[in-house]
Amino acid sequence: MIPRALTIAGLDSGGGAGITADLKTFHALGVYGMVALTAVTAQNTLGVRAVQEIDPSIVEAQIDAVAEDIGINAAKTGMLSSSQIMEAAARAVRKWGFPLVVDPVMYAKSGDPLIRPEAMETLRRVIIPIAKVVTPNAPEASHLVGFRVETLDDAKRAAKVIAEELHPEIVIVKGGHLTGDESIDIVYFRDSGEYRELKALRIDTKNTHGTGCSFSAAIAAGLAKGLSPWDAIKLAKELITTAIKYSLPLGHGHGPVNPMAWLELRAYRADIIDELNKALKVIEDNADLIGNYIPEVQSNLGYALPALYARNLDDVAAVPGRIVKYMGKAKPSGPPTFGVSSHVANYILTAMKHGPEVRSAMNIKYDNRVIEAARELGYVVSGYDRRQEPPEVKAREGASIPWGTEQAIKNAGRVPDIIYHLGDYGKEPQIVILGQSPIDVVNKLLIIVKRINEKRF
Ligand SMILES: Nc1ncnc2c1ncn2[C@@H]1O[C@H](COP(=O)(O)OP(=O)(O)OP(=O)(O)O)[C@@H](O)[C@H]1O
Ligand SMILES: Cc1ncc(CO)c(N)n1
Repeated sequence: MIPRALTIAGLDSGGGAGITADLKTFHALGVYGMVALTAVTAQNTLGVRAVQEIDPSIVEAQIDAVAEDIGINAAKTGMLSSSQIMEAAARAVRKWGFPLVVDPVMYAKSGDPLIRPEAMETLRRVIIPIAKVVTPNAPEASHLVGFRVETLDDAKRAAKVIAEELHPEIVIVKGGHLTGDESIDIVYFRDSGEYRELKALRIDTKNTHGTGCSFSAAIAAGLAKGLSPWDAIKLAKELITTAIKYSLPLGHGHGPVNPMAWLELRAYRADIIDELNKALKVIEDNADLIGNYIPEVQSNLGYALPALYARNLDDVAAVPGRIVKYMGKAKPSGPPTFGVSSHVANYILTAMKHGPEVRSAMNIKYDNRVIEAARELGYVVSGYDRRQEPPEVKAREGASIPWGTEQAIKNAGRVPDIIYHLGDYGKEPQIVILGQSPIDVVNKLLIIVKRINEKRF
């Protein structure tokens, strides 16, 4: 049976935090998500404009409805703005007995309050004591303990105070608001008195709207799946780090984190291997035709992750051992794999900076007939001259192809279908066919090759 998790939280109309972040996170981790809505906020990446609380009896009724029928393996709370909503949620949690992760939400990233001042005491007295895990950020921890939390030592002290005074099983004081090269969260286990740390490199971005929501939802998802609390917490740290790394530059303030990155990266990687395999099959079906166009350095066909995810050579798949010429025929020498080609990958990554949809490329032997036929067919063809490569570019390992690709794009005024260069001392001339997918690239190659062959007769 699919694990089921519930979020008891508010709606962020901007889609970055609150229940939308929670549902994305649950589903990214393979957990069925349910909602008990506590408030509607009119909110975007810049701030909160208006709040409408849900009647506390309706909050409780939502929890009862799903618990009775569907079943709840674990839950989290987010925005609980009033004492009455907190009391209602706590009643339902005690009634059904599921493990609870409490994100003690007080302010949005914009600084706008999401809790009534008079409810702060209820959060301490009623909600945090029923938590298995509570996840304050540094300012929230400061409010709970009454001293400033600005260093890791403060965070450690605060975690222990919260555990001992308010009695949740595990306290995580999050490090997103602290400084340093790493974002370090302090985890404190009340019963054993043990501290552990969660560390990740701090990512330089302002798009961190919804980090706390996704992090606590991921812990709840892990618990719903039956993981131990520590395994659920480690999984949540991995998910949130990925979600921040691939956060979305939307709106004019703090853009949303991207919990779907967890799923999308895996899905796109599998899809890219499938699409490359399909195109390699077409190459094998036309091995005779294409064999004539394999250069001395051999060919390769690469395909990159979508622009949001394509950061470096590891994000481009190609054929390990390249596409070789064997007995006159084109032959892929191994199954497509990520991170195995720097040559075509460099063409693709540079082209994507100017045309993000151009995610695939194949290099072939230089042949003037290819250039002519491509031009006749209406393809955009652009070249660069390797002899004009500045010495400082030549000196930098791996800089030649990006430089040449930039030149060719500048010369064409757009990302061309074909880029060529005529070589240099010790460098074979080369043609690179670019396209949106490997099939697109191989089709262009076949159309050109067939055109050349037709002209011979
Ligand atoms: N820039 C960053 N780079 C890496 N990790 C980060 C960064 N910012 C936050 N984190 C991590 O994200 C998680 C959430 O922490 P954070 O302190 O941002 O929560 P929050 O302030 O409650 O978020 P929000 O209020 O937006 O929901 C923690 O694991 C934290 O270490
Ligand atoms: C609805 C809602 N819940 C939580 C947060 C905390 O980020 C937010 N900004 N909005």
